[in-house]
Amino acid sequence: LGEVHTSAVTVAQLVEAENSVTHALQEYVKKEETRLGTIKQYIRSWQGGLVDYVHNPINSFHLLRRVTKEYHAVQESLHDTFAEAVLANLRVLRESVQLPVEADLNGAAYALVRLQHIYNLSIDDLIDGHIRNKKAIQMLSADDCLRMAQQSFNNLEFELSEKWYQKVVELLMAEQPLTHHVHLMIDKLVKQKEHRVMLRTLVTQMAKDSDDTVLDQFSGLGIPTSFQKQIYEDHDQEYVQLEKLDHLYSGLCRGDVTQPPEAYAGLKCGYAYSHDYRRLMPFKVELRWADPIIVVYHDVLSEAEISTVKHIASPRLETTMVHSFTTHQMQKSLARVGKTAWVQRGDDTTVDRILQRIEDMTGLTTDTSEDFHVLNYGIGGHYDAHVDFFDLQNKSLDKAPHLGDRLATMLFYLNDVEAGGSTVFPTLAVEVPARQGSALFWFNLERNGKGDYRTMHAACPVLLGEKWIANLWLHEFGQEFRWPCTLDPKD
Ligand SMILES: O=C(O)CCC(=O)C(=O)O
Ligand SMILES: [Fe+2]
Repeated sequence: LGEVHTSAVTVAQLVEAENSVTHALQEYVKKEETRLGTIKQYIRSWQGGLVDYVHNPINSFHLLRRVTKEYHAVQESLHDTFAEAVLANLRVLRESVQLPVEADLNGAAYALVRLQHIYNLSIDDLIDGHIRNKKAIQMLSADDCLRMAQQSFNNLEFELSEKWYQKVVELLMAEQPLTHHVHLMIDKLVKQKEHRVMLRTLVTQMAKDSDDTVLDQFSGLGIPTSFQKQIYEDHDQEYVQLEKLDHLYSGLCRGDVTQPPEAYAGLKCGYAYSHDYRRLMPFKVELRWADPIIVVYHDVLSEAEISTVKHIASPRLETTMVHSFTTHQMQKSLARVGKTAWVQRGDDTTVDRILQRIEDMTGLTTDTSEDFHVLNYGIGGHYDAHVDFFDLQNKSLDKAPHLGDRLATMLFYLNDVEAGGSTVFPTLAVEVPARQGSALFWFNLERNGKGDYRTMHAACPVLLGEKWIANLWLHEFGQEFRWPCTLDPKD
């Protein structure tokens, strides 16, 4: 898995480095042009047999000057290429940033395919470089499309992959002139289709035959729903469930699925006064769901606070890992594409102030919470549907999370996302747009401490722009009097 394409911060650093690289090359070209100018001038000024160099003393003088002094300059310029120095310079410039590798290019290609899928983008628009009202600097070539096709195939997105292969063939056929080489390529791609179909059948069958522990892993690894649906096609219940989830997730991300108006009945916006001084400056709260409680606080972080948090987090950003329930290890995953950093109490007074604010907002203690988990999502950055709790009552973890399960999540949005990037709760059909300074809060556990699977949520892929969030997971311990539990299994 590449580590550059996943985060807007790393890509921005790459842009800066590439600016310097291009500038250095420009300087190099200027020097080379001067150098070649000397040689060209030497060639141009030679008139050979047309001139009497032998009997005319001035011409004779010119000749001697030419073969001594001027030739010397040419010789110098043949020796003195600047390429070595430039190369060394470029190496330094490029080493100053984290360089993308092939895997990043593939990751970026797959991100495009995912965006195409979730946001219903047409292949032709993508090839032309159109996303919403934005135009890319270049169209996609047949070669680029081939990468999309191969990447989607590798990522088990078989149907989309075939569409891209089809496009590659179309683009190649339209090439003028249609060379022998291109003909061969088209033939090869068409013949390969059979193999692809075979491979696809084989892989699907293998997955169908594997046991549950393997299949369980799928949820955390970003295996596309289309593939999961194929595996479960004989299991009505799972199939319908997946189909529904997929439909709701992408529908909510696109804004095609919204809550029916009656779902809003009884939900309201208002001002919350938890502390006396908050009467002067109450929190703007919007209740988005009543059971389980999901609320959005508007304008709870200032621009200065946000910039401090980003400033602390930026140098600490690392490729996101997810916890695998099967191997109990942290692993890279296509299910969550972004970079994360931890920011803790004491890093800055701003952090402490925000923690205090969370206590004022929720009435819960942050003494037992985890550190702030800051996430920066880049191209296609997203997080597949998941729950935040560990479900301690049902799953035994080798290392039980300290201080109980994750009772509640407070998610701050640190910037506006140009397009995409909402947080969605598919089973409740709740979609919360990323708005700078607002915070999304919900309880992950039922009152009796059981994990509430209705809180399953996902981060829609970022379509345009980037996305920054800071999460705080509040744990059960310490909340006994603030959020008392019940022993009623139904509660
Ligand atoms: O980015 C989002 O909107 C959701 C992130 C999330 O669910 C998480 O980090 O657990
Ligand atoms: Fe989450």
